[in-house]
Amino acid sequence: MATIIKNIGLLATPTGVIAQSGDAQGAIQLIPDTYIAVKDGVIEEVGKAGSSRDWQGGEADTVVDAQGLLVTPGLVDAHTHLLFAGWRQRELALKLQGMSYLDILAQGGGILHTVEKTRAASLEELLDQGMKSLDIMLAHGTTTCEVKSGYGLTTEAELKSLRAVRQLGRQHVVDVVPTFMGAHAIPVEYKGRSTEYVRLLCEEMIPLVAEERLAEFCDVFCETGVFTVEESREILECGKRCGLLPKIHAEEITALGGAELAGKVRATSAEHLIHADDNGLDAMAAANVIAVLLPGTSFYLGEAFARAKDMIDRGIAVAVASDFNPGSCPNESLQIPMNIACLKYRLTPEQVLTAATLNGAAAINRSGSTGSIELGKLGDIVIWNAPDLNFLFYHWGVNLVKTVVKRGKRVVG
Ligand SMILES: N=CN[C@@H](CCC(=O)O)C(=O)O
Ligand SMILES: [Zn+2]
Repeated sequence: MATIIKNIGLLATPTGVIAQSGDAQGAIQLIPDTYIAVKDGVIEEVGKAGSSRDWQGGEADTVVDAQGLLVTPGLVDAHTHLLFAGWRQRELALKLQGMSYLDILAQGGGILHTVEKTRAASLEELLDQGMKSLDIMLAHGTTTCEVKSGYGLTTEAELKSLRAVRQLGRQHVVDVVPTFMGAHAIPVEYKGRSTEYVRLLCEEMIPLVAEERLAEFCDVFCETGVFTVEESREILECGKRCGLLPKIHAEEITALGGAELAGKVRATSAEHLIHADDNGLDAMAAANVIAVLLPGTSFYLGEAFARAKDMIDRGIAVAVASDFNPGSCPNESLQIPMNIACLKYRLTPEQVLTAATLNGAAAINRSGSTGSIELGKLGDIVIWNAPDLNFLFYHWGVNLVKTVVKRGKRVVG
């Protein structure tokens, strides 16, 4: 099965199989007038010395004409909470009245509202909702995404959620990477008894998740009123012993020390980092922790924006993800966070492209197989209704995807 994408006006891609940081984050490859050949789902050829954008080769099952437009790798969304029942539009009015995200949570709303609905939903209902969100993501250019559990918060409901995530990965064309996040909130029945809930996580949930191979990562919401730094450490260390790589929601709303903990437990990534201080960033840089930044959430919560430029200057690889969830960022498109990253973090289009492709892939352990357009990687490719990379960051708020090719197959447009 061969697919040719011909007549590419400009191919923009980061390169490599590991996360890029410092100057390398913005040093992407820009190839004008070229074509890509994908065979059996894998990139086999990217133009040829002296060749034109019009492919001159032999047999192909499918020829996709890029019409002189911009082509990039498929987007990799390294942070989503897409598996849930229980949208929270009713909280919009509370937000507008000035109620904070953590206050809504403390009163049993927020994540806990979604938990109530998710517990009551069947696996099939969760799967159905998840498939719809993945369809939207794909239509907006995402070809690989991470999905966290964390709206179940009982052994049964967390296993149900992760089994639904596994089903999603089998049924949907988007590649899905599962993360266990039983430590997303303290469930109501454990209010004031977090130590007991941490014990349940460590003694029951994590071992069962690992035994059934339902997740690759273990994530914790390290936040005031949720899990302390010590509790987070205990959960992440337990996950590590069971073979789950650590991730951590750190310094999202308050500065607690989660970034430093990420360095200490050698987490694959730390997420949010809005209030990360120098100590935290130094610890992350020393341990090669990837910063997964979520600018859509800063925007939606009215929070500050993370110090993305500073992180890159310190040698921390920065990824940008959607954080799609029903509360702090109800939006599946990665394009809008990319736009915000450019305009609010003041990252260059080149740095953001790396953040939303190769570095996102590295944050979920997939940078060996996707995240850039290079020989041997998956044929995950987006053709944009844009003549060049700047246009993607300039014409914002609309879906600029023209065509998505996943593993060599045209799946959108
Ligand atoms: N902060 C914790 N988790 C999500 C929000 C989940 C929710 O509000 O439902 C986040 O990353 O923003
Ligand atoms: Zn999150």
